[in-house]
Amino acid sequence: MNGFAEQHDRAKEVLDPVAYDYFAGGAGDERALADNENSFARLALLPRVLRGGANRDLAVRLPGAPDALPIMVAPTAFHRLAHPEGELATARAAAAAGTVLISSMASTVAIDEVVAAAHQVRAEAPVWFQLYLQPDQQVTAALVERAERAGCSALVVTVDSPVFGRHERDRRNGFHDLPDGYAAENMRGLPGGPAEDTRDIEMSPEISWRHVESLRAMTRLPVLLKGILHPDDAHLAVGLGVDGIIVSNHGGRQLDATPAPIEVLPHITNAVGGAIPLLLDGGVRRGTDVAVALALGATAVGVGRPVVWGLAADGEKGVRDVLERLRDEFDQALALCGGRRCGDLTRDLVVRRGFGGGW
Ligand SMILES: Cc1cc2nc3c(=O)[nH]c(=O)nc-3n(C[C@H](O)[C@H](O)[C@H](O)COP(=O)(O)O)c2cc1C
Ligand SMILES: O=C(O)C(=O)c1ccccc1
Repeated sequence: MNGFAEQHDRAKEVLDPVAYDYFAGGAGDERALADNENSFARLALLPRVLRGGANRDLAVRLPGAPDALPIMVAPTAFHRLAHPEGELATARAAAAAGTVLISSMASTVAIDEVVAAAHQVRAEAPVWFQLYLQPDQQVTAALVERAERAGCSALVVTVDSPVFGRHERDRRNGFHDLPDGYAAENMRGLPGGPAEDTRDIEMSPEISWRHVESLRAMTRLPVLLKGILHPDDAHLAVGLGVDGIIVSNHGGRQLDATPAPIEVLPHITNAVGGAIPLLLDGGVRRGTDVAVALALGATAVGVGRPVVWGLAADGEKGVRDVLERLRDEFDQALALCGGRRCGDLTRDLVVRRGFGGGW
């Protein structure tokens, strides 16, 4: 375990073991999960010196977040299983730390309450809504409208889940759904759903690029696609006019045979050629990991499990501690690389560990 070991260990102590396994686990043999965390340790930074930059500025421009930190909260489900305040605590902490929150469609607090909690702390704090496109487009449209009305400033469509991943820990534990007393609150009152209860989130292999096109016609919000690993898909996404891509293997929870996102990022950067912002998540645990990702072409990174560990360990304060520590570490890493702005982190600063400058 890199970084945040203390939060992880505390979370493991306080969480119900079945909930802990849900948050911690990956698919199959958890190869992708392990590789995500190890991947950054295989890379190293070649710092530049004496560049004379004071007054660092960490801001980056993102769709629906014109003045953001390059560190964001990746969408993770079921926060009330980690802490009684659930996503309300996460939203307040993200707003306080100045990071964009990507709120999961499978949140245990409704999106309008999540956004309201963030905006109570900071009126302009950006919240993006993560969406699984539903086979019934009327359901998708209703979810989009809910996110718009709540005040979300972008949509993140997760495209790596035509079927649900094979979470072996959950199978062993018999964890297949939220326990009694918890619900996926965004799924209430949707077309064709039960009157008093929530509709199930459907993951469907019939979802295609056509559904993404229809989504574009449903909303004026920026649309980002999350879970792209193949450069040809990145190319298709640009052609369709999406506003950003999140390079991700879903924290190793979907296809276990995937490489670590940081390994494929340079290929995606080449394919996209700066046309749209690239984001990355998976295994980011240190400010230096953020610096490596930015140097290889990302505009920002998402953080998944460490946020959940902070939430379980100490609620809103725990999440804020995690995000602020990453921000401070990144600021320091930028300075140590001789950078003043995120754009100063360029590809020539990254080498493979044990391989020097590639001579
Ligand atoms: C417990 C858990 C729940 C998740 N739920 C969602 C989700 O609802 N929607 C989604 O797009 N990604 C989901 N993800 C994936 C994350 O957004 C992200 O891709 C991943 O966690 C990043 O890796 P990291 O945990 O190593 O930082 C989930 C991840 C975890 C660990
Ligand atoms: O657990 C997950 O990774 C995830 O993406 C998800 C999706 C739908 C419902 C709950 C979790």
